Amino acid sequence: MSTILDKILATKRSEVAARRAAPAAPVARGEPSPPRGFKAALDAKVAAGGYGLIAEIKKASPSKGLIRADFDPPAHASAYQAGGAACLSVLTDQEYFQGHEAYLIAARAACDLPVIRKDFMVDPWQVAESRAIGADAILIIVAALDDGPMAEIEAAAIALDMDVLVEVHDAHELERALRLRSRLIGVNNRNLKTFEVDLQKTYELVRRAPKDCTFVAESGLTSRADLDAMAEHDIRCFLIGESLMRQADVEAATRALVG
Ligand SMILES: O=P(O)(O)OC[C@@H](O)[C@@H](O)c1c[nH]c2ccccc12
Repeated sequence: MSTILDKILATKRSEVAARRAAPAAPVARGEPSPPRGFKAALDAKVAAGGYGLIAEIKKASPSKGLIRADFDPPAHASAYQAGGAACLSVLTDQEYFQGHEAYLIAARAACDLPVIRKDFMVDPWQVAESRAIGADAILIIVAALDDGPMAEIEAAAIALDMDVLVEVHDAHELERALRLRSRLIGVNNRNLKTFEVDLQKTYELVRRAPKDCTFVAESGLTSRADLDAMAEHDIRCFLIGESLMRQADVEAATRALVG
């Protein structure tokens, strides 16, 4: 059975092939500003006794459809920063998430936070493109890649001084992730096959991760109580999109979570 992830990856491969063939793609060229430390920003919040929040700029998703009608990346970026987020995540996939590179460029210009490009990496070429639009970090989804290409994509990011968030769903993927160099690991509580969210997954996997890893719980988190429950298990970094994007006052909602 083909899953949503299989579908997204197939679309992404043909998209990348088309972009590579047409270097005049609508991507801002020129010198991007130097990378802002993404993992360092999370670690600094935690060292100061707080939570490291990666706040996501997300217009829509395959499971929820349109999430925010008055979508405004620069306004959301400055609200997230003012509310106490450590980092931003910006969806750039167009086909399934209604994202765009232009949203990342505009969001990053509107704040001082490090930004991860949230997209589906299938080719090291996309890493250079990500840096060219200003991204400070990329996402590697272990379920989407074999070990060889996964290591190549990571190496391309490290060569550009970018951080890599390595996303896993189970113990086997975590083992594969730990053979990479990055020590920034995310557990996606959302099953990409069924879209179901199970926060228990994070609790299970954090016990198997070495202590020197920065560990991020991703998806389905909605309240301060969710974060405090995770903190009992020593998890202090979070990636949150939908529940923040649905609030009228994004800054106040961010502050209520991590302020
Ligand atoms: O909107 P939520 O439930 O707070 O989840 C955010 C983030 O974890 C989710 O958008 C995400 C995690 N990994 C991904 C990979 C691709 C696309 C999206 C994602």
